[in-house]
Amino acid sequence: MVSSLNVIDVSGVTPSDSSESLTLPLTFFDLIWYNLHPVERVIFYRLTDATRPFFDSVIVPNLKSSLSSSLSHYLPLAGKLVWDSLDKKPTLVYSQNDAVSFTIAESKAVFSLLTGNKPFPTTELYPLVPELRTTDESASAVSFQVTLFPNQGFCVGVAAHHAVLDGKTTTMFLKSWAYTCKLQQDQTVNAPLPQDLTPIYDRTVIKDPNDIETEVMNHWKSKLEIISDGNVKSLKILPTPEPSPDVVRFTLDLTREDIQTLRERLKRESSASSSPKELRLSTFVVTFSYAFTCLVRARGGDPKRPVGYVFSVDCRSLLDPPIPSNYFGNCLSASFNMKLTAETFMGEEGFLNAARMVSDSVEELDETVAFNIRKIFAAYPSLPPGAQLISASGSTRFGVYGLDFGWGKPERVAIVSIDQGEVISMADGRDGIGGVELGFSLKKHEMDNLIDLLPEGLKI
Ligand SMILES: CC(C)(COP(=O)(O)OP(=O)(O)OC[C@H]1O[C@@H](n2cnc3c(N)ncnc32)[C@H](O)[C@@H]1OP(=O)(O)O)[C@@H](O)C(=O)NCCC(=O)NCCSC(=O)CC(=O)O
Repeated sequence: MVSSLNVIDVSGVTPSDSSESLTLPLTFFDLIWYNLHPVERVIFYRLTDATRPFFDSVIVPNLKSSLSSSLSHYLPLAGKLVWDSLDKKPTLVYSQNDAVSFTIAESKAVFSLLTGNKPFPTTELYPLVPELRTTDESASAVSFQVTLFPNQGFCVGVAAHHAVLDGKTTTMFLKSWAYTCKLQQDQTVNAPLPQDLTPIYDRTVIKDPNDIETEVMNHWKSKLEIISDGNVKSLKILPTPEPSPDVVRFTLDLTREDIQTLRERLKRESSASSSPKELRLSTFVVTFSYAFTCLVRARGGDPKRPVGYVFSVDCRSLLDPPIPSNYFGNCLSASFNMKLTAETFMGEEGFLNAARMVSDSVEELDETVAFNIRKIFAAYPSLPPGAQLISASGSTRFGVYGLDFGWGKPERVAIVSIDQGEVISMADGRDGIGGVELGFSLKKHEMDNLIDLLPEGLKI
């Protein structure tokens, strides 16, 4: 049974300075996502002082007023996606008085269970995530929920429309909100927002000489003609299967030393193999390859069964000319390898095989990365039934544990939406010194297998 939640209030937060309206076109990078499930995060803060009176009189008012100030720099987040009947594609529009949905709640769940390293039912996280309003006609950009766990802490739940912002922009906004909230508590007023947290809205930096946009729109049109009763201009999120009730979540905290152990092992095995080759053993390559290998093994089954991987690539620094890192929106492509077989990763050399492939996938990335979108659209429909396609959400580059609203760094940051497929959530570790956090969401029996397997490779 899911722990009960008491919703205290649902209101709208408007930008504190909102004299203008704003229209932002979507680029092909945004349009890839316009009917897909939002990205949902819950950021937990341990605070034993968090009584209901303190929550009502200090935490909530501070979070609300700083959200309002931050939205003034991020007006499109208070707006919504709309699709004018004369337009070829949806647009992001902010009009005066538009507001972000802000829910306040109190939970009876056990904080330490949700933030610890033991598996727990995934459904426990759902009440902490706000709903993102989407209809045929419009879709909110973001929504927030703040939930109190009396005398244990509180959490900030975020639902973000992926056609509006990618992980880089989402974390940039959250950092600017946290920065403003902390300043307010320190009573430092009128400090300007640092440049790296100030969004750039210039859409002309995204070039599309090969008209990927038309291909993306045609892809969605053909899908929606079948799914959406022919309403190809619907902005409703496509339904996703309900995760089965026996799905549990588990977080693995890898220290910098753990990652070094895995790296050394790969170096040793690679140089002793028949085809020694220098690998790109970045933190991402090492940890994603390890998680991928363990997930394939945890599933077991027919060694000949099809498996594959796909991971997002932030194109900002790869494109020529590069896109500013504070560009607001999406600038993601993906790298993938979908025609693999489980047995490649089940044996002694499984981890090395995975690392070789992921290393090659990263090494070959260059300014043509945006064209991968085309290849991805072509590859998905050809996936054989029952294929285990493993992907990554989040990134080890986002610094989510730096999100200090004035009550210290998060105890845990969970990406709830990894339930929408076989997704590994990735974040840089809470320690801030090179660790990595991997989040998994699997059926209980498979998670039991995974939890047995994960520590094996970490032994020296
Ligand atoms: C393609 C990649 C995954 C490949 O990673 P690499 O193997 O090259 O590793 P990397 O580029 O992260 O880092 C390589 C080395 O460069 C340094 N380095 C470079 N840029 C850095 C940065 N911004 N922050 C921290 N370190 C950085 C590090 O020291 C690292 O060393 P060392 O490795 O030794 O530490 C990555 O480049 C990338 O694009 N990551 C971002 C993906 C992303 O945006 N995902 C979110 C999708 S949106 C989503 O999922 C939803 C959401 O999150 O809301």
